Amino acid sequence: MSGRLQPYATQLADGIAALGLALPQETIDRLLAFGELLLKWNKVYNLTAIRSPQELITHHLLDSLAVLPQLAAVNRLADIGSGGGLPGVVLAIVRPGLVVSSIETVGKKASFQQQAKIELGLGNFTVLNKRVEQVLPDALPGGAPEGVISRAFSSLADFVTLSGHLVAEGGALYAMKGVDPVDEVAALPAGWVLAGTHALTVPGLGAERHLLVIRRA
Ligand SMILES: C[S@@+](CC[C@H](N)C(=O)[O-])C[C@H]1O[C@@H](n2cnc3c(N)ncnc32)[C@H](O)[C@@H]1O
Repeated sequence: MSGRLQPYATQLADGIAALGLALPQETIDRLLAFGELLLKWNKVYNLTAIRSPQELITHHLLDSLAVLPQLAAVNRLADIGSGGGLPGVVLAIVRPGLVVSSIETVGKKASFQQQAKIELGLGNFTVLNKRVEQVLPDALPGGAPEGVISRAFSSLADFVTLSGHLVAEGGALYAMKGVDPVDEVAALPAGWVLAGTHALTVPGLGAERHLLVIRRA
């Protein structure tokens, strides 16, 4: 494989090891291939503000991978407001048994994800070009997912209000956040409670990351 990310392949492999994950080389190569697609098509599809290959590894690939241990019990996952496919495409690459539905309202971003699905051969990944509030659980492969995740999508209250109807009974919403958003937790709508806050360390990122788990009360 060659490309702009290749000089940083070791950084990705080291970061994956630092996260405590053991991934086959073939999977790491597919992560790099997805990163190359993001870099290649960013200008056309306006996918991310990040343009440097090194930051793409830390802020997109490793940041998405850092939530993996918390999703161990999830078999079907929906990613809301997924933009260029983050974290959904990354999670679909590393867990081929995870059924991932990605919901993105902007057509060109959804088109990019569809192209990435084809180029990377992601049979477990489906993209829906829709607003999440207009998606019914039955429209997702396998029905209501046990996990509904988002990164940089909205406030916790809006995430729950717009996406809560998708979560299977007993399932949870997972919000990827920077600094622990205590004010947003206090503003959660009635009927939903914080089930846990996990501080995450993303190798090489140098900023706070938290994963908040929200369940029905
Ligand atoms: C700041 S971007 C984050 C993208 C990606 N999750 C990431 O972390 O790089 C938020 C995305 O949410 C999408 N979005 C906003 N409202 C939405 C809605 N109601 N339903 C689905 N997607 C929505 C936007 O089009 C945008 O791509």
